[in-house]
Amino acid sequence: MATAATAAAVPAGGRPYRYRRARPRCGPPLLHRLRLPAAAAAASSSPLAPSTPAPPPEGGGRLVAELVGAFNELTERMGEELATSSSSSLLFRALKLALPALRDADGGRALARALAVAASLADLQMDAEVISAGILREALDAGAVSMRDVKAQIGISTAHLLHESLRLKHAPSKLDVLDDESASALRKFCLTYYDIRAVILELALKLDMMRHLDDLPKYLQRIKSLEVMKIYAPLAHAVGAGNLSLELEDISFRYLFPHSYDHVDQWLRSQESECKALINLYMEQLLQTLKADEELKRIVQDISIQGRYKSRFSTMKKLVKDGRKPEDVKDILALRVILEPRCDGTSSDWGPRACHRTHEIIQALWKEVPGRTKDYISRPKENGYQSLHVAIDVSEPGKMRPLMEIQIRTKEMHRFAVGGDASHSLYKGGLTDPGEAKRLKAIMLAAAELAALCLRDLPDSDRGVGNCKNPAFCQLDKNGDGRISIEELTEVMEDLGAGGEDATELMHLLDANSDGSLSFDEFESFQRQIELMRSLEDEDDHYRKILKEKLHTVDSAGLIHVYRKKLGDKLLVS
Ligand SMILES: Nc1nc2c(ncn2[C@@H]2O[C@H](COP(=O)(O)OP(=O)(O)OP(=O)(O)O)[C@@H](O)[C@H]2O)c(=O)[nH]1
Ligand SMILES: Nc1ncnc2c1ncn2[C@@H]1O[C@H](COP(=O)(O)OP(=O)(O)OP(=O)(O)O)[C@@H](O)[C@H]1O
Ligand SMILES: [Ca+2]
Ligand SMILES: [Ca+2]
Repeated sequence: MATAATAAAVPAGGRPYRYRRARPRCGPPLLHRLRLPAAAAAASSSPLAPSTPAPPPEGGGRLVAELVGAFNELTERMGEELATSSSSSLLFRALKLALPALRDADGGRALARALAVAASLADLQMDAEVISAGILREALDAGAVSMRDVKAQIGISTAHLLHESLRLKHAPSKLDVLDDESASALRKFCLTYYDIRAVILELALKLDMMRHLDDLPKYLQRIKSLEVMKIYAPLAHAVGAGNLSLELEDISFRYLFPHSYDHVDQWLRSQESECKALINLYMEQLLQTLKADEELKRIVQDISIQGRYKSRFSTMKKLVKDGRKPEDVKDILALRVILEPRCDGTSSDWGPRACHRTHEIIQALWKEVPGRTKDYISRPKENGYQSLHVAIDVSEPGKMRPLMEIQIRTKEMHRFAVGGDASHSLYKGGLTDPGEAKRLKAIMLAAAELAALCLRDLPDSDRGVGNCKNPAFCQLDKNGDGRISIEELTEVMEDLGAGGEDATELMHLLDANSDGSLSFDEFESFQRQIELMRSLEDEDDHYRKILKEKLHTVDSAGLIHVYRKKLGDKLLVS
């Protein structure tokens, strides 16, 4: 077998955006700060005892550090294919416009929100125009920039996307009652009359809003959750943004049905880390066993395995659908094997044969639950869906566990299950007409292709992405002479609303050989410093979450209550 793809990690959700709020513009002047040695980037291996780096630059320098940090993170998330130099330039301009406009809005939270939305969009592999619109929408909402600024400084097509997303924002107000029928009509309307990329932008904004719903009054929490459950989560399914739709559903489920949510959440949470670890383990074990099989080696050229732990809302739906018991839900843990048959054309049934051989290997490896197997390969569903489903009992003596579903299919069958007549958008997104799903897909592809065309690099451009080892450096080195001059640094500072003095200070701090400009290496050590700072902030966040959970456990274990009760008894007695 030539290749064997690696198994996807669990959970499948996106990385959290690691942007932190800017510090206030104060503190000692930049020149008085210590220079950070490049070696400090290789921080101490003990997370609680990091080496003591120099404090980050303040004022305009801090803004440049934030600009470069955010830019690097977003282009990294976008991946090489999307981060062309035209895309980089667009994103850099959007960040330059948004950063100073947003850093003081809503106590710095507006900027954090804008960057989190941009990160979700980059994870969804949206192009730079959509990501830039995501950053700027927050600035527009805050009144910190105008549509005219966007048109002039960023471009007409980003302005168009923003205009569409603002129209969409108000779409639910067209309905008097949010019943199933009108919600379905509105979803259809959104998909037919709005730019599909604006729909995705709106979905990312909704996800961010839902993640911060605690900040809103209770009645608004419910209204927003209902809108999301009825309109936006199915819309996300319909446009194929699977992870986004699952998170949207789970959060709205929590606010709409808090008691039911608690039950499901407690049950899933109590075994979540163990099950996720098992999923990862089984994925690896199965992949190795399949790769070692002689028959599969002969007929299959690639194998990949995906894994997932079921979401709260999807579990609840299964439980209430036909009153089944939790132990009868067969896909709490789930694997999906995707096989690519060799294409030397000798046999047309290598695909089905490979799936059935995989089934035999699984039967030898684990305990299949009798009577729960569905062979949609031998007998495809009416909509054409093909896949072989098995339920596996992963319990051990004295240790009951939920069932694990394994779906086995070829790459072609998978493509059909994701995008064809049996597509997930039909299966989950509430679209009932296969033609409609196809049209939607065509619109999405056309929009993406058009954007890709606009953002492509010109072939004669010597600053194309292939020639740019470091996109952030290339954005700052405007004349492309391989150095960032004081004029170039001043220009970006001025765009960010800081003065030339700050540029001189930053240059002094970073210009290690004092030749008055920043070389590639000098800039890279600045970037390492930024990375180090961001990773420390990440760790702080991580520890804060662990501590919050630990301290909460103490509370729910009753210690605090016992103490209070004792105190209460004492007070009663005295
Ligand atoms: N894309 C797509 N996926 C499907 C379709 N039908 C089934 N699936 C997938 O296969 C899984 C299991 O489907 P079945 O084996 O038919 O099971 P079921 O009858 O729905 O039974 P339960 O999962 O126990 O409710 C579903 O949860 C989906 O992940 C389809 O038409 N399209
Ligand atoms: N066996 C599986 N292995 C890996 N991923 C799966 C598996 N089954 C479903 N998924 C994926 O997990 C996500 C959510 O699945 P979920 O269980 O909520 O829905 P579903 O399986 O599509 O439908 P149903 O509600 O009928 O179970 C979807 O992206 C789906 O493609
Ligand atoms: Ca230069
Ligand atoms: Ca220098």
